[in-house]
Amino acid sequence: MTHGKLEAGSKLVLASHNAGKLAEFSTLLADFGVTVLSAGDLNLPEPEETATTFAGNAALKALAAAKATGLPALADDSGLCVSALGGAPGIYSARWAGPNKDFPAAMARIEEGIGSDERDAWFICVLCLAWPDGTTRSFEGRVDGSITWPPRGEKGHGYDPIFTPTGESRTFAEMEEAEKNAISHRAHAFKAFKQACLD
Ligand SMILES: O=c1nc[nH]c2c1ncn2[C@H]1C[C@H](O)[C@@H](COP(=O)(O)OP(=O)(O)OP(=O)(O)O)O1
Ligand SMILES: [Mg+2]
Repeated sequence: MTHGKLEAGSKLVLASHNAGKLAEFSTLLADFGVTVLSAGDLNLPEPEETATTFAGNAALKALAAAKATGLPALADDSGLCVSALGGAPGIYSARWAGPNKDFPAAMARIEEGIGSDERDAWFICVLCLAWPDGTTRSFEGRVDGSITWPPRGEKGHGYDPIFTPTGESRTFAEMEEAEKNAISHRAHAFKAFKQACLD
């Protein structure tokens, strides 16, 4: 196992418990010969996200999974940043939805907080690949857009029904997964990860 590059046939742990992310990951990784195992399949615990940055939380999740399994692990820490809210919910995007993952309530909290014409927002994704020896590499992706109200669309996950990317009239939740995967924050981070880490 060389460090930095994943060879065809090698195993990769996806250190996420979010079904929506895992679906996007498997599509984004489909054309590469890695064998993917998810944190849920392996019964890995969900580490507490105690860092103060996306990069810090991505590294913490990837390292926990790599050390627990002895395999390279890829984590994603992501979130929605709203300009009128000073960048919130940001790294707290999952926590705003609470333990029951109540995204309708979290989306309403965003809309109530905006209270102006300033509707700019962006999604950030930091991917971290960690190796069992503690080596890490991180890649960031971003997509700019605006907050749409009321929410629209049934596809996607999380905050997708209120996010319309710049230059589009549809929200992420109104797009096919392949369309979102061509332009999303996760897609941009994946492109950099693939170039650096996949043979
Ligand atoms: O493409 C996206 N479309 C909609 N919403 C999104 C997206 N990407 C991140 N988000 C929001 C929802 C998610 O709950 C939070 C990430 O929080 P984050 O801690 O990274 O993920 P998580 O707790 O859901 O799963 P895990 O930590 O096991 O990977 O930001
Ligand atoms: Mg999380």
